[in-house]
Amino acid sequence: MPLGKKIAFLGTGNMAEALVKGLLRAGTASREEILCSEPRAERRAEIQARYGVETSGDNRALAERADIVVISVKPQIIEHLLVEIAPAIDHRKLVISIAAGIPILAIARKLGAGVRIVRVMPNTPALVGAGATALARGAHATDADLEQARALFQSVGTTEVVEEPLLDAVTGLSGSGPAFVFLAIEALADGGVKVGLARPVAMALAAQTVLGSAKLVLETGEHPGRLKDQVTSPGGTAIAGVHALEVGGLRAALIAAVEAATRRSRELGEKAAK
Ligand SMILES: NC(=O)C1=CN([C@@H]2O[C@H](COP(=O)(O)OP(=O)(O)OC[C@H]3O[C@@H](n4cnc5c(N)ncnc54)[C@H](O)[C@@H]3O)[C@@H](O)[C@H]2O)C=CC1
Ligand SMILES: O=C(O)[C@@H]1CCC=N1
Repeated sequence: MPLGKKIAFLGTGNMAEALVKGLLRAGTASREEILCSEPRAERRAEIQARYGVETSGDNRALAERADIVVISVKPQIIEHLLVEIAPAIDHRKLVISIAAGIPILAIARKLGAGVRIVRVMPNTPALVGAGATALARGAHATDADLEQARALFQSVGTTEVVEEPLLDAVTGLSGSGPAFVFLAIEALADGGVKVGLARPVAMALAAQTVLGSAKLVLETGEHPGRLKDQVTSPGGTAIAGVHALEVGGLRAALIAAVEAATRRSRELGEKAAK
């Protein structure tokens, strides 16, 4: 459903592009309603050519014209950006930050009292309408603001509302998780190649196996352990592979990956709070 709002993305890198493409694909915003700021001229040209949206190198000018301002620069440069756009932001605009680790308070401190902020952690599968996003509301954001932000991200995947302190954990799991899963898909395909499959066949089978297994979990609501039991016949092939994964420490490695990414998100936040 169209939101009917002008949305400015400040910083048009990987994540902003995933959202722009996803929003256009879903019809949540039209080309005329999306504004993208980006300092690199070649990147502006690329975004303009791909999506037909307006691009500019002027963060403040785009923020002034938008109803919803999405802060999508790297956490390391957010402070500079906030100082730059502060004069263009007042309580009439909704500010959505997708920056990993950066607390709402640190943003509010730079943008001014009373600013309506929703902090969000999306992920790149939003590009194909299969994102997983969690949102947390700032003190001055209204229920309607949260709903509007939620509608925006719901149009490119699923959404969960959490308390702000849990967003670091979300960043560790679903924000960073696609990287872990891509590694797994690549490795599964490597396994296929090792046992004789052509690379394109191995890649297609590996990716579809991950997609299908995730769908089975979501659509049946079954515990993944039970679904795993359905694949492992006594003395069969799957249990031989599962044993190899347990010896290799797959579970511990995945738990440690989520924990390490969560820790890093907290570190980024602590730096911003100083
Ligand atoms: N990539 C991902 O999977 C996810 C990223 N995020 C968050 O999204 C934000 C952006 O991440 P990515 O898109 O991966 O990074 P990126 O590096 O691809 O994009 C950042 C963009 O900001 C531009 N930029 C640099 N200085 C700027 C300035 N002063 N004003 C405006 N734009 C400027 C860069 O040229 C670049 O195109 C980060 O805060 C990250 O934590 C959140 C969820 C997932
Ligand atoms: O690596 C990062 O900082 C971003 C945040 C979540 C996923 N990628």
